[in-house]
Amino acid sequence: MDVLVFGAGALGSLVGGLLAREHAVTLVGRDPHVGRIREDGLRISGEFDAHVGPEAASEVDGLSADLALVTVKAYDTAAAAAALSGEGVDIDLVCSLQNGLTEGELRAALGDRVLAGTATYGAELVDPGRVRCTGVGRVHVGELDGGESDRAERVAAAFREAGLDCEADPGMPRRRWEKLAVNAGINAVSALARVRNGALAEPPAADVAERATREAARVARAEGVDLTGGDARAALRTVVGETAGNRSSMFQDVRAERRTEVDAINGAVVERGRKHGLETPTNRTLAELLGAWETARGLRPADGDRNR
Ligand SMILES: NC(=O)C1=CN([C@@H]2O[C@H](COP(=O)(O)OP(=O)(O)OC[C@H]3O[C@@H](n4cnc5c(N)ncnc54)[C@H](OP(=O)(O)O)[C@@H]3O)[C@@H](O)[C@H]2O)C=CC1
Ligand SMILES: CC(C)(CO)C(=O)C(=O)O
Repeated sequence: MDVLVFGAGALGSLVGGLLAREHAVTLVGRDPHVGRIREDGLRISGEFDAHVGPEAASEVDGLSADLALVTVKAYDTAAAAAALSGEGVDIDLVCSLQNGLTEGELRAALGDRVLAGTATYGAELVDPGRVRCTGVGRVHVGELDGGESDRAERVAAAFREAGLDCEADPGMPRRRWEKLAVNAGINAVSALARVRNGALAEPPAADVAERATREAARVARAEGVDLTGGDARAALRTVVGETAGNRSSMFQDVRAERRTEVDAINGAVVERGRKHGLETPTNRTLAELLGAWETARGLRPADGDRNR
């Protein structure tokens, strides 16, 4: 399979690099990472030890692929959608592995070529040309609206050929919402309280996290997804326990003074809830507080547009 990875940062370089062991892969990212990969290949350390030689580029013009994986941060989704739907690029299928609800934006630009995806691998970019796998997880792919899918099965088989743990899932709407509900509970709370995930097992942080997760599950049900508040809270407790020693990605972003994905996680819960006439006060407060911090640090686009 010819695979293009749009957004060769931590996750994109890890997944793309592992896929390059078996498939023709082009990583689309930024210099100096892209330049180093061209000169010396990509080194993968941590849970894997590999040195691979994918193609690397800074632009998509002139590229074609059977599958494009979208691995930019959620706030860069509009740019990814615009690039991948441009005239100079020829892509059959697109699959996001991002956190947050981004597929709608991709589908608006790219139509029914878009599959939903989730990834629970852990990745860190350590240096240009070097990525570390900090946790072996699993990738799930499937149709945005759910259901059996030959094309998702083909993608999952291609991932497995390259040694990645990957399944096609006919229940992606529920899987996406459960992941969103867990991220809505953990990420912003841990970032604002400056605590590792394990601290969310105890009150009062656990209560705030559970309220955010329960609100997300209520919105999911309004969207027609079969996710009970009890199931979502059980998933939250499981992930808090399994990742107790982790700093969530949002806590890491705040520590590094980087923009966060709060709009695509807690903000998305608020926006979708509003469409159904549902109040989501905990998610709204979390999104507003992190938004205020991002604004004060000059991390948001000046015009206030959520997508830069
Ligand atoms: N890292 C992880 O372990 C996991 C991450 N995820 C999700 O995956 C997504 C990506 O996360 P992560 O890999 O950590 O993020 P990174 O910031 O490391 O990677 C994104 C990369 O895309 C680049 N990029 C953005 N826009 C463009 C563009 N127009 N052209 C070329 N390159 C571009 C960024 O460059 P620049 O920074 O210069 O803009 C950056 O290098 C997020 O949604 C995250 O939540 C999910 C599971 C695990
Ligand atoms: C599962 C969890 C909360 C692990 O830290 C995560 O996805 C993140 O940090 O973004």
